[in-house]
Amino acid sequence: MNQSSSLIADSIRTQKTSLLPSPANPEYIYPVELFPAAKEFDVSLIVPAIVVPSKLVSEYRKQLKEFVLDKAKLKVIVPLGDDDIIPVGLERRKHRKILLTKRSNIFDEEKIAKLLRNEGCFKANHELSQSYEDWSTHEVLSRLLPFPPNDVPSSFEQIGRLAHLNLRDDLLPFKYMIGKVILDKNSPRIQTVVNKLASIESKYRTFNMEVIAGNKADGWSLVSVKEEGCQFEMDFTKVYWNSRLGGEHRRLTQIIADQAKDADSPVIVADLMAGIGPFAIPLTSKGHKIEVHANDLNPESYNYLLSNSRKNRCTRLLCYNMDARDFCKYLQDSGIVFSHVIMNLPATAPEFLDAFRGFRGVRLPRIHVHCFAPKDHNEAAKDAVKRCESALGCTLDIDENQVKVIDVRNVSPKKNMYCISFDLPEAIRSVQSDRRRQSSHVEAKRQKLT
Ligand SMILES: C[S@@+](CC[C@H](N)C(=O)[O-])C[C@H]1O[C@@H](n2cnc3c(N)ncnc32)[C@H](O)[C@@H]1O
Repeated sequence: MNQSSSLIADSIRTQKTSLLPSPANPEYIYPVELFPAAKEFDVSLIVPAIVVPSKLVSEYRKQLKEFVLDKAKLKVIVPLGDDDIIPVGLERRKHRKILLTKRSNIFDEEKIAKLLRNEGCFKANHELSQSYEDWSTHEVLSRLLPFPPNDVPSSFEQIGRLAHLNLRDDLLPFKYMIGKVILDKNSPRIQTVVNKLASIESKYRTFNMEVIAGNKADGWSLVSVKEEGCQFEMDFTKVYWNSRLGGEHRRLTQIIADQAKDADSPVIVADLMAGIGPFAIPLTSKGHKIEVHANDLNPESYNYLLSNSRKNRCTRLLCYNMDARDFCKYLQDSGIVFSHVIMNLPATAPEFLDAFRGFRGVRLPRIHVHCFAPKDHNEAAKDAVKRCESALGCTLDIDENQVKVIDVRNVSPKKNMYCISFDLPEAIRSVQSDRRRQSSHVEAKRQKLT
C-alpha cells in the first residue's frame, strides 16, 4: 500500500471493527447485496490540493507526478466545490483541484512552491469521502485479513465468468469473505468465485471446487473462453482447462503453423491428450494446411472437442476418445503419417512414449512432450531427457534429434512445467515393447546433456 492509501487505512483503523469477519464466523456466506464489513470502509479525511487553471491541469499534473495522491480508483482531478474559497477575479468553473499526498509540509516542496507563484494557482484542501466501492481488492483484503499485505490474495485465474482461487490453508477460514470481495470488485465480468478443494489427482486432470461467492444456480460452471481467436465452451467442473497455458498453446501452434506455410501437403499432427482442443482447434480453424488427429480419454472432453470443433468451423480435425497409448498404435495401424505429436499431460506424459517402441510409420515425427521437473533448467533438462529415454527404450542425441527443453510455467516453489521437443530417433524402430528389458540398456548408453 502506498503512503496515501496507508494514511487513509490508518484513519479507518481507529473506527469500530466489530463487524469484520473472523475465524469465529468462518462459515458465513455473505449476502449478495450486503457486506457487513463494507461500512468499515466509509472514511472521510482532508487532503491537501493545489488549484490550477483547467486548461493547464494535465501539464501541471505531469510536473507534480510524485506529489499527486496515488490511490486505486480515486479521481485526483476534481472541480471546485461551493465551499472552496477562490481569490477575487478568478472563475470557479475555470479551475480544477489536483489532490496531493497528505504530507504536513507538502506546500514547502520546491516544485509546488514554484507552481504556486504562477497566476491562477493557489493552495486548497479537499474533503475526501471514500467508501467500500472506492477501495481495490488488495486494499480491502489487506485491511480485513490478519496477514501482511504481501500474503493477501487479490489475483485469480479467470475462466470465462468464473474466478478460480487456490487458497492457502491459513486463508480458508476467510474464504467466503475473500470470495465476496473478489466478486464485488470484479462483477459483472465475474459472476461466480470458486476455490479449488484438492490438488489435481484425477485421471482426467479435473478437480473438485467449492463455490465461495456468487451465482451457484444450475449451469454456473458452464463457461465460454476465448483463446487464439477461438471460442471454447466447457463445463469447468468436468474437463481440464488452464488459462495459464495460453502462452504455451500459442507457442506450439505457431511453430507448427509456420512449418505448414512452406509445406506442399498438409502437416499432420497427433494430439494425444488434447483436452477440449486448445492446440487442435486453433491449428485447424484458421485455414492452415494442417490436419489434426486429436484424442482425449475423458468422454466429456471428447464431446466438448467435437462441439468446439463445429463452433469454430474447424476443417481437417478428427476427434477420438481413447487411451493415448492405444491411440498411438491406432494411428500407426491406420497408416496415418503424422509429423508432430503433442503430449500435454505433464505428470505422466513422458512415460507414454513407450507407445512409440517398434515405430512403424514411414516418417519419424517430432515429439513435443510436457512434464514437471525441478526449477533449475539444467537439472530439469537432464531429468526430462532421462524420463523420455527410459520410456522410449533408446537414447536421444541432443544434436541429431534436435532436443530442446523449454520452460513453460512456474507451478510451485520447487517445480516448473517444461516442454521437451525432439525428433523421434531412428533407433526406436527396433526397440521392443518390453520396458523392463530396455531400461538398463538406456542407463548404459546415457548421454551427458550439456
Ligand atoms: C493437462 S490436460 C491437457 C489438455 C490440453 N492438451 C490442454 O493443453 O489444455 C491432460 C489431458 O489428458 C487427458 N488424459 C489423461 N489420461 C489420458 C490417457 N491415458 N489418454 C489420453 N488422454 C488422457 C485428460 O483427460 C486431460 O484432458
